[in-house]
Amino acid sequence: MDKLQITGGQPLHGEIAISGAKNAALPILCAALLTAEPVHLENVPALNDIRTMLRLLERMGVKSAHDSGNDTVTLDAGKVDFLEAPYDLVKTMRASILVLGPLVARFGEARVSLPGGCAIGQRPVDQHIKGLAALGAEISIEHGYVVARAKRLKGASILTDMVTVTGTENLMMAAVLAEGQTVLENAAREPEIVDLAELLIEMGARIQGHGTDRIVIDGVEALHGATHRVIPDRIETGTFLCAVAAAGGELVLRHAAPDTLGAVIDKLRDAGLAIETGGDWIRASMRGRPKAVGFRTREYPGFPTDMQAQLMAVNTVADGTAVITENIFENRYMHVQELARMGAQIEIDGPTAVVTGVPELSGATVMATDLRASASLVIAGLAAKGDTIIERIYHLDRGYQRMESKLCNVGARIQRISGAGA
Ligand SMILES: CC(=O)N[C@H]1[C@@H](OP(=O)(O)OP(=O)(O)OC[C@H]2O[C@@H](n3ccc(=O)[nH]c3=O)[C@H](O)[C@@H]2O)O[C@H](CO)[C@@H](O)[C@@H]1O
Ligand SMILES: C=C(OP(=O)(O)O)C(=O)O
Repeated sequence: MDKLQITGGQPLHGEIAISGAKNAALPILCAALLTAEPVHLENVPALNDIRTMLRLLERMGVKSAHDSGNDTVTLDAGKVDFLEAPYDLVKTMRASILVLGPLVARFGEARVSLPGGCAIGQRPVDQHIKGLAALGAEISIEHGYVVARAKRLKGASILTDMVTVTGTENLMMAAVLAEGQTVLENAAREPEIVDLAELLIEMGARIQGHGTDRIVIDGVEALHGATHRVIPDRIETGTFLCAVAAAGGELVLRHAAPDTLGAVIDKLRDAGLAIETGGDWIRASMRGRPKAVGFRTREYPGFPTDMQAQLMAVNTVADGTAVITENIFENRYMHVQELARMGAQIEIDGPTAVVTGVPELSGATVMATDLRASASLVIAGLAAKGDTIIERIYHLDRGYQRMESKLCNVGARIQRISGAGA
C-alpha cells in the first residue's frame, strides 16, 4: 500500500488545473446504460473510482475506450448481456448503486449488490428502493443483492424522506425511460445533479426543474447517443483552497467552476483567504495565520460535507476556536484522531466538533480512513512542522487525480512511497 511523505512548512505558489468532477462523472458513466448508441464524455478524471466504474460497466457488456491522456471516455452499451453489479466491484465503491435505475429502466431487470462497508455512516439505499418501487418495479433483497424487475416503469410522484444525491440521480435515470410523468419532490440540487440532467437532455430526455428541489421528468421511449463535458470538481477545488489557506502562499486554480463553491468561498474569506474569481478561475492568497471559522454541513447550496474535513484541517492551525457541525453523515469525524496525533486540539460531542487552533502542528505518522479524511491529513501535513507520513492513501487515489504531483508543482514537498517499499 502506498504512503505519502510530506515535509511541511512550504508555502504554495503557482497554478493548478482542476480535473473533472468525480461525483458528476460517476452517474454520467452509468447514464450510458440508458442508450444503445455511443456516449462520448470529456473531462473525465483519471481516478480509481472511475476505473472501478468502467470495470463494472465492462462486466455488463458495455464497450469503453478511456483515453486518460486527454480525459475522454467513449461508452457503447449497444450489447449489454449481464444485468448484474457483483459484490466484488460494488464493495469498493458505493456509487455502483447508480447502475440500478438505468438497468431497470432500459432492460426491465437488475441485480445489484447492496453497497458494503460504512466508512462515514450507515448510508442505506432505502430511498432508491422506495422510489423505484413507486415507479412500479418489483423489488426484493436476495442474498445481499437488490433485485428489481419491471416490464416498463411508470411515472409517479416521489417524495424522498431526506435529500439524497445518488438517490435523486438513480430515480432521475430510471424515470427518463418510464411511461408518463415523474415528479421528484425534495430532490437534491447539487451541481452534479444538474450536470447529469444536462447529459440526459442531450440524449433526448425531457427533464425540467433540475437544480431545484422539484424535478419533473416526462418519460420517452428511447434515448440516443450524445457528447458531454463533465463539470469541474468543486471538492478538489475547495481542497486546494484549504491547502493554501493552511500552508500560505498564492494559488491560481484553472478550469474551475467558482459559481458552484459559494459556501466554501464565503467561509474561506472569513478565514482570511483573499479570493478573486473569474468565469473559470480562482486566485487565492494567504498571508499569516488563518482565523477560526465555524460552519455546519448542509445539502447544496449549503456547506458541503465533502469539504468538512479539509476546512477542519485549516481550523486546527487557525487563530481562535471554531464550532463545526456535521449534519449529513453520522460518522464523518474519523480524521479527528489522526489530526490529534499531529497536535490538533479537537473535542467531539455527537455531531459537533470544537476545534481550538494551535500555532503549529507537528508532523507524525497518520492513517487515512476515507477520501476526504485523507485530504485533510494532506492539508495538515503541508502546514505542519517536520515530516508527516500518511498511510493507506488508496482512499485519496479514489477521488483525487495526481494530488501530490499537482501540489509538488506549486512548491509542496511530497513524496509517494510506493507499495513495495511502504
Ligand atoms: C458518489 C457521490 O456523489 N457521493 C456523494 C453523495 O453520496 P450519497 O448520494 O451516498 O449521499 P446521500 O445524499 O444519499 O446521503 C445523504 C444522507 O441521506 C442518507 N440516506 C441516503 C439515501 C438513502 O436511501 N437513505 C438514507 O438514509 C445517508 O445515509 C446520508 O445520511 O452525496 C453525499 C452528500 O453530499 C456526498 O458526501 C458524497 O460524496
Ligand atoms: C464520500 C464521497 O464519495 P462516495 O460517496 O463515493 O463514498 C466523497 O466523494 O467524498
